[in-house]
Amino acid sequence: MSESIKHECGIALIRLRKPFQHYLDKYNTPMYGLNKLYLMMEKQVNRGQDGAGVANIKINVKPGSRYISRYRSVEPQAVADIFGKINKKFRKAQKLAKDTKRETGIDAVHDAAWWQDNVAFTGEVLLGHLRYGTHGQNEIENCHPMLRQNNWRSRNLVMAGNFNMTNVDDLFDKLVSLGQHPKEKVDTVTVMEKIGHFLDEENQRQFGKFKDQYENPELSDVLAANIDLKRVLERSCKDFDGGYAMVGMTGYGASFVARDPAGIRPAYYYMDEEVVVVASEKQAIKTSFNCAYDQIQEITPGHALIIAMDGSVEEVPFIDRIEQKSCSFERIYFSRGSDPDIYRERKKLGRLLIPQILDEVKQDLKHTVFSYIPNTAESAFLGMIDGLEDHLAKERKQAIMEGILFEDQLEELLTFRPRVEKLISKDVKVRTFIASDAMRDDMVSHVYDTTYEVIEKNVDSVVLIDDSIVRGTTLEKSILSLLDKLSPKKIVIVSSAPQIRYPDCYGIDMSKMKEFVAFRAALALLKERNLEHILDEVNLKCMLALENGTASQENFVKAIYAPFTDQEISDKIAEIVKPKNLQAELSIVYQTVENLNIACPNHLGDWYFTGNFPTPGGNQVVNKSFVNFMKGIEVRAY
Ligand SMILES: NC(=O)CC[C@H](N)C(=O)O
Repeated sequence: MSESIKHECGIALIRLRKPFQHYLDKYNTPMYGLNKLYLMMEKQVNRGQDGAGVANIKINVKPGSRYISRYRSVEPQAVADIFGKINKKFRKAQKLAKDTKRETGIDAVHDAAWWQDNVAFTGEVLLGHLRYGTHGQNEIENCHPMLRQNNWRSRNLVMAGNFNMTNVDDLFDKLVSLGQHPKEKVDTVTVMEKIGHFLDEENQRQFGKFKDQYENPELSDVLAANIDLKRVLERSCKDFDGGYAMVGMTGYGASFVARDPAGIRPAYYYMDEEVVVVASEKQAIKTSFNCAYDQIQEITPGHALIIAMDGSVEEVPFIDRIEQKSCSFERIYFSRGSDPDIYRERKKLGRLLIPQILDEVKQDLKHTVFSYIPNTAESAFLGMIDGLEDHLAKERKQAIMEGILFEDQLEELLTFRPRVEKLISKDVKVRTFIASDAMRDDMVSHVYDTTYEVIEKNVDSVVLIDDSIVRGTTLEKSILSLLDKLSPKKIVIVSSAPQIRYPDCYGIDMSKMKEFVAFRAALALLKERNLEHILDEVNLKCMLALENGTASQENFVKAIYAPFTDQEISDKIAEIVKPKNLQAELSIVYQTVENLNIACPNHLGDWYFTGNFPTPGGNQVVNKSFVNFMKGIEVRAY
C-alpha cells in the first residue's frame, strides 16, 4: 500500500511436546524452540511494528526456581533486539556449560536438566507477539505478553493477543464492580484480568474439591491436573464484543488460543509429535516448520485450542458462534501474500477489475501502460495482467471466427501484448530524511522514483494499481504528480480494495472517520447537493442512541453515503486527491464489494467497506466515531 493503514498484531505460540532432552539430542541445540519462535515472529513482522515480546514457561521446576521468563522491546527492530539479548544469554550459558564439564565432569552442554535448571527461556511453552497498538501508546508497558503473577503456579497467567474489543470500557467497569482495583486501563490488561479472575475462581473451585483429599504441598499438581480451561474461557469471554485471537499460558504450562465467534481475527495451528504451534498466518507456520499446507488448520471461530500440561490438544467451543465474517483486509493487504490461497485471491482481485479498467481506457490497449505501486499490490497486478491476456484471447478468437482479417491485421492481433512497465519504484532510504517542515511534501514525493521515456507523451494512458486507498494523501502528495511528469494523457488509479468508508474496531488501527478519503468525498457531495442536513440528522440519531444505550443496534452512518452511487463517490475522491496543477485527466477505479466477496469467498468480513459490522459493538463504534467527528474530537471511538 502506498500509504499504510496501521497494522495490527501477530501471535506465535509453540508447545514442545517431548521432553527438552529430545530437542537437545536431535537438533543439538538448547534453542530449538526459540529458533522456531524467532522465525515465526520474523515471518509476521508485517503485522506489527510498534514492538514485540516473548515469554516462556518451564513446566517442571522445583519451588524456588524461576519458571516464567519474558523480554519485550519497542526498539525499531524489536524482534532482532529481543533475540539478540536471548542469544547473548545462551552464548554465556554455553560457556558456563563447558566450564561445568571441565570442573565437575558433568556433560552440561548435552544435559537438558542442566539447561533448564540454570538458563532462562529453556521452557516447553513459548509465546511471541508483534504489536501494533489499537489501545494505549506505543510503550514497553503496553507490549505483550503481559503477566498476571501469583505464588500459586496455576494462578499465573501470561497473555498476548491480536484483538480489539469494542466494549473494553464496559469490561473495565465490570472488573471494578467485582471489587477489583485495576492498575491500568490498557485493554490487554483488562482482558487478562477478566480471564485471570475466572482462572482464580476455577483454582478456588478445584481447591475446594480436593483440599480434604490431599496435603497442601501436593495440591499444586492436583490443581494443575484438574483446572478446566474451557470453563474458564466460557465464563470470562461471554461478554466480549470484538475480534480476537487471544493466547494465554498458565504458570503450570497449559495454554490456550481463543478465537472470536465471528472468526474476525485469524488463527492457525499445526501439530505433530514434537510440537503444537499456533500463528496468525499460515505462511509463518509453513516456512518455520516446513509442513504441508493441508496440515495447517484454522481454529474454528468461537473455539479455543487448549494444550494441556501434558501436551495433549483439544479444540473446544467456549462461546456461541455467530455468522462468520473473517476480515477481508487480511487477504487484501495484511497477511503475507506468499500464502498460496492469499496469492490466488489477490490475483483474482486484480483480474476482476478488468471490465472497469477497459471502460476507463475506452478499450484502447495500444495506448495504455499498466503498472503498480510496488510491493503489496504486485499480486493484484499480476492478476490484472492475466485478466488482460484473457480479454485479448477472447478478442482474437472473435476476430478469427468472424474471418474478416487481412494478413497484417491478423499479425498485429496475434502479436499484441499488454504494455506492462514498472513506472514507480520505492526508494526506501529517502524516508529517513523526511523533515517536519515546509520541505516535507517535496521530500515525500521523492520516496518514489519514476521511470521516464516509456510513455508516449499526451497519447498514452497509465493504469496504476494499488491495494487500497485510505486517506488519499500519498496519491495527492506524491504519486499523481510523479506520474504526471511522464505526461500521460490520462491516469487511472485502481484500488484492489473497495472504498474504505467506515472505521475498524477489531484490531486494525483505523478508527477515525475524518481520515477516510471516501468519507471526505461523501461530505463534499452532501455539501454540493445541499444535503448537509443529513449530517445533523445522523448526528442526532447517533447521540440519542448512544445516550439511551441502543447505539449497537444500527449503523446510522450508512445514511451519509446512501444518496450517492459508488461511482459518484469515486469521482469525488478523484477530485479531492487531484493536485492543482495536474495536466493529465484522472479517474479512480475501486473494486466492487461483490467482486471482493467473489475473490475472497471465505473472508466475507467487509464492514469497513459496507458498514455491516459483524458484532453489535461495531455499530456502537461507528456511531460514536461519527459523533466524535461532528464534535471535532480526534480520538479512537472505542
Ligand atoms: N492490533 C492489535 O491486535 C492490538 C492488540 C491490543 N488491542 C493492543 O493495543 O495492544
